[in-house]
This record gives sequence, structure tokens and C-alpha cells, in this order.
Amino acid sequence: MVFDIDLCVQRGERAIACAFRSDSGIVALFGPSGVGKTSVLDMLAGLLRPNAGHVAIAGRRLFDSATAIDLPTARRRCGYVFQQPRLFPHMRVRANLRYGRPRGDPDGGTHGLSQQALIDLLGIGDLLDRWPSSLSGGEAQRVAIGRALLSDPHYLLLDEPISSLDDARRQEILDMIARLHGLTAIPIVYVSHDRRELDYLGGDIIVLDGSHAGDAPDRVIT
Ligand SMILES: Nc1ncnc2c1ncn2[C@@H]1O[C@H](COP(=O)(O)OP(=O)(O)OP(=O)(O)O)[C@@H](O)[C@H]1O
Repeated sequence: MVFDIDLCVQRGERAIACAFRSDSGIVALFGPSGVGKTSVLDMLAGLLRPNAGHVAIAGRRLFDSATAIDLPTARRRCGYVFQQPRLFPHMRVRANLRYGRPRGDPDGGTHGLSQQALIDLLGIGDLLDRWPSSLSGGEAQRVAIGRALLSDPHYLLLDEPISSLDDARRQEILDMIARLHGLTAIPIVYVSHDRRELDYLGGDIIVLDGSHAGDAPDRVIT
């Protein structure tokens, strides 16, 4: 089982719940704005504490309210890519990529990909000496995905990573994520409110529609 998730949290007026199990290496969270997709990712990352439930990814139990397990974010080894790239503006691309590398392994790769193979896959080899302020939105987002991956995470969370890009750049990044999924076994959770992106990526689609009462799993479309 790659994903075994059952979480709930109260945020202001809204009760957010998400429960699914999946053997797919990539799952997509789909649902309208405000339904709680980012909150679910934040709970998977350990940035938001659920009121109850459990999270196990690739056999690692990261949270379990029944047994008081709650791994802090730093120990979860999670790569998180946000809607905006959030690169460090005072570091060139190369330094951004190396931020978070395991100590003593600056040139290492991730999940069976060498660092160079990952840079080639992302198409960012020509950008290494550039400053983030000089990058286009698509370039910056590819660097952000590279930075997340080079921290050698156990799983990757992608929160609407292409929503701010134009159609051509969107397709480039989707292709790249699909290739990454084909080449590595890293578990990926991809959030979007655009169903076409999710169909393109394949994997299980978890529909969050806000009607989940806490005692039935979310709808899973494979
Ligand atoms: N800090 C907070 N305090 C209170 N309510 C919050 C807080 N953060 C988020 N919410 C509410 O929780 C709900 C879920 O927010 P969340 O950002 O997880 O939704 P989302 O599905 O990711 O939305 P979007 O697609 O617009 O990014 C929303 O109703 C939001 O207003």
C-alpha cells in the first residue's frame, strides 16, 4: 500500500476530511476551491495537525492519533512544491537546487536518478548560474520541483504547480511530472481543480467534494 490516509481537521467553519487507500504511485486530489486540498497536503507534510486519523506513505507511519505518532515535518522527508515557486531570491539556481541536500552529499541524486539526469529531465541545465528573478514562471517552477526532489524526499507533494502558467508551459511541466513518475518510484500527491491535468497524469483521483461525513472514504476514480 503506497498511501493509507484518513484525516480530519476543523478549519474555521469548515470540517475537512479525506480518507483513501491507494496502491498507485501517484494520486491526485481534485475538488473545488476552498474544499480543503491544500489543508490535506499540509497535514501530509506535518504543517497542520489533524484532529484525528492516520497517515502512512510507502509503509512509513507519519501520523496516528490513536498511538500518538506525529513525526515533525523535518523528519517526514517530504518534498513540497507550492503554487508559486518560492525560490530563495538571494541564491542562484544552482544554490537553490542544493538547498536541503543531505549533508556531505552535494552532488548526489534522488530515487535512482543522478543529479545530472534530474537536471536534464527538468530541462534546467542552462539555468544553473541564473538568479531566480531572471526566470520565467515555468522555468522557476521546474527549478522548484528540482529543489524539492534533490532534498531526496520520501514523497512529493505538488499543490497546483502549473495553475499560474500558460498552456504551453503547463503541458511541459505535466509531461515532466509524468516522466518523473515513470522513471522513479517516489510517491506523488498532486493537487488540482482542473480535471484534465489529472486525467493526463493517470493514477488514482481522489474527489474531495466537501460532503464527506467522516465515515465513508472519499470517492476514488481510477
Ligand atoms: N488558517 C485558517 N483558519 C481558518 N480557516 C482556514 C484557514 N486556512 C484555510 N481555511 C479554510 O479552510 C478551507 C480549506 O482551505 P484550503 O486552502 O485547504 O482549500 P483548497 O481546496 O486548497 O482551496 P484552493 O483550491 O482555493 O487553494 C477554506 O474554507 C478556507 O477558508
